[in-house]
Amino acid sequence: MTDSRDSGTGPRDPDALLRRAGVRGNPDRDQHFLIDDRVLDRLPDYAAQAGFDLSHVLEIGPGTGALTDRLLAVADEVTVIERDPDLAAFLREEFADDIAAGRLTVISGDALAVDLPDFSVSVSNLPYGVSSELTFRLLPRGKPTVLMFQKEFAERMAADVGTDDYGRLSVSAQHYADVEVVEPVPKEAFSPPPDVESAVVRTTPRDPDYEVGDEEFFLRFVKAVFTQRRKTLRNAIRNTGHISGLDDADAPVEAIADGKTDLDPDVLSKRAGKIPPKTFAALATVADEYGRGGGETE
Ligand SMILES: C[S@@+](CC[C@H](N)C(=O)[O-])C[C@H]1O[C@@H](n2cnc3c(N)ncnc32)[C@H](O)[C@@H]1O
Repeated sequence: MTDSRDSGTGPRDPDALLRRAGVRGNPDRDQHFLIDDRVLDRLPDYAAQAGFDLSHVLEIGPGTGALTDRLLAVADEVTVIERDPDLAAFLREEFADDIAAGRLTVISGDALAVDLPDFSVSVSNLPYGVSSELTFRLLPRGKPTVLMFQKEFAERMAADVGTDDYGRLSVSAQHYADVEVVEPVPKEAFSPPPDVESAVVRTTPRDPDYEVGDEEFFLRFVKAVFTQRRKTLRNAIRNTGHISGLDDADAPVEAIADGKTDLDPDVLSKRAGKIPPKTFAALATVADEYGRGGGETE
């Protein structure tokens, strides 16, 4: 096995890992490797500082293992999922001791397709091309995460109601967790540098302060209404029944307008960007009740 530590102590040098792996990073494969030691060192810290359970860390897209190395220093156990078979083979060689000790498992495959282990926290520098799909594979598990995203995506995830960035992504992510942008990361921190700026997001799972009967419908309803974010809710709900899955998209609007629900009829003249998640939940409940499959329409 290759000398595990480049200077005898301390974490592996990310540039040396790249050299040993003999890779450059292929942007077409979502490969932008972190080479800034300070950012690499801080990623596990964001999990530790929040008191997250580090017994089993899941890392998606480990690349050449610079972050994996730092995670092994703080976690009892680490599982990584890497799609590139050459990188997975490199990791198996580079981290043979940790694998032999039962502390590291390398899964070779697509993180969107393979079974996820029973992890306690995920700390990952995600492949940006599938970051949304991966996030919504992780968040419903109810475990905390520290994840690197495109900055714009990170800001939309964490956005508060009424701000320009607030949208479907904010409501959907914040349905599962408190979301905070903890650090902007410049392009130069990566090799090769991506076209966009990045940011680290920490999510802390919690139950929402509202009830939704049918979570899948709620998320679909939010998605549908935000496709028409410049329209009033009255029109947005009516126009997007085919996306949200309403049989009768007029019925819930009429029920609200006629004061048959607990919602203030004024809500219909607002735009989606001004509607807090709790009100979305109430709207989805009414839409479900009046607009789907033989509800209480008159
Ligand atoms: C942004 S790089 C991060 C590499 C490493 N964690 C680092 O920080 O240097 C993303 C990694 O995810 C891998 N990858 C891309 N798509 C993937 C997928 N669907 N499932 C698992 N890994 C994937 C790429 O091969 C690459 O190694």
